[in-house]
Amino acid sequence: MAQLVYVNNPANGELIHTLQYDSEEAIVSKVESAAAAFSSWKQRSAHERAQLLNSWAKCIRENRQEIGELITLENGKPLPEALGEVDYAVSYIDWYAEEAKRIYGRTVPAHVPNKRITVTKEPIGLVAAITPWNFPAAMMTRKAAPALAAGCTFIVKPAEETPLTTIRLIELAHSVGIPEDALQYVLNEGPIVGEIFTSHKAIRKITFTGSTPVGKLLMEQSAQTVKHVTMELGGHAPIIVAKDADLNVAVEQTVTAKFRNAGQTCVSPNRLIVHEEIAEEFTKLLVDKVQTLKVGNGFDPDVNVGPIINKKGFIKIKEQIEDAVNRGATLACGNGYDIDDEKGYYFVLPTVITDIPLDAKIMHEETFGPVIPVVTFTTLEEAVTIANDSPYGLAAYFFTENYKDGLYLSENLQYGIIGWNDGAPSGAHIPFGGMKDSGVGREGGSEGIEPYLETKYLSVGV
Ligand SMILES: NC(=O)c1ccc[n+]([C@@H]2O[C@H](COP(=O)([O-])OP(=O)(O)OC[C@H]3O[C@@H](n4cnc5c(N)ncnc54)[C@H](O)[C@@H]3O)[C@@H](O)[C@H]2O)c1
Ligand SMILES: O=C[C@H](O)CS(=O)(=O)O
Repeated sequence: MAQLVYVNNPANGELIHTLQYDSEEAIVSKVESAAAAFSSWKQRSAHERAQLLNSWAKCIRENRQEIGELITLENGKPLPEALGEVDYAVSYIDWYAEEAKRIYGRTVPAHVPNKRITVTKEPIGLVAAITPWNFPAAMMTRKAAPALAAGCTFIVKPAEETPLTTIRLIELAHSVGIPEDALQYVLNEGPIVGEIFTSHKAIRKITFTGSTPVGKLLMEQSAQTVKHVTMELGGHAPIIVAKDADLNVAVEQTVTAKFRNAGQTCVSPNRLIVHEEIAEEFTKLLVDKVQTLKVGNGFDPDVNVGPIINKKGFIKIKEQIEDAVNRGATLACGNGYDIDDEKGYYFVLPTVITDIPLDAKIMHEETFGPVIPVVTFTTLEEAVTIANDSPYGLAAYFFTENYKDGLYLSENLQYGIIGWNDGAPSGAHIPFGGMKDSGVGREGGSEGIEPYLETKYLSVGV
């Protein structure tokens, strides 16, 4: 009897839907049908693939409200954010529908007169993806769109917490003519699917978005069949607020970046590093703004911050707060929970922590919640040292009006994404990704289709 997966609403613990896991045999069968579909899908012209992607984007837009509500139901984020995620997810399809038509080769001047050399780009083959729950739409299309645009076929395992959005998006893709075998999903637990995906020879690439420990495991497992990998992993973003920063902009952008998705984003600020001379003024402005945020069910139009996805995530946040307090930190605001273990929902009040030592857990472990610690600095060099003291290198932010200081910071922060007076730097047209333990590869931008292509050259003797 196949195992059932229960999809619950994280805002109240209520059962939304019951799905049946695929058996391991069924997963292998789906992998093999997706591999078999590769030869016909790659034969489609780039313009036909682009047209199908544009039809998919149009269809998603026509169903924007339904998909947004599905995201809020299974992820918990406020509906306006969920609708924004639908728009963000579609923007990747829009972008790669165009990039499909710009996969260029080139000729290379021969080193001897009797040769002609051309370089071409070919689709890599069947791509297998594993995605997280925090952006169930965008993290899937950010992979499926470039893969299909390049001529690859694609199979994805969504997170157990949020399968419904991915299923619905793929149903819409099939409804506009993207072949069912070319774009598929499988349902089962991560370790089971990961083992099959990383070991099956028909899969040429693994693309993963999720935690760093799982990413490292998938990289190890993929080595046995020499698969290409793209890894979009954990983060621990610092925000540096310089002495000359526009404090209103800094507070506004910090709140935007920090409390989006209840802080459950990979680019969410995890540390505020503020110049000592403006720290008191900045922190007061920040606390005043944070205390206006309303926590609750994402369908409530007044709610700004939804629930934590599950008990595991809640416990990690609570432990980080308790560790900070045990080390003498001050809770400037927040530090409240609304939980019901029996029903299965977990809310954390937006929390600002001050007087915190640099070796506190929250200063080094990804929080993935609506909590932020504030530490101070004297010189920019000290701020950069604190900011770079992390195994992660995904996103970093800073606020200064000084051109030279901004250049210094942008050139010395070891992060793949830098926001300068900008708390929302992401976009489909920009290469998103990190350094160090934050992963390998980029998604979005012109760079984002390269991981789905093999480079080949032809040398002709004439
Ligand atoms: N860099 C990015 O773009 C990005 C985006 C979103 C989330 N994330 C990161 O993801 C993490 C939060 O998401 P999460 O808690 O769902 O991460 P997670 O790693 O626990 O799960 C992500 C996906 O991996 C699957 N999985 C879990 N264990 C697995 C295994 N052993 N083998 C194969 N698959 C497995 C899960 O089922 C899920 O589908 C955070 O660290 C966050 O920073 C990164
Ligand atoms: O959490 C991960 C997302 O990639 C963040 S963003 O919406 O792309 O900025």
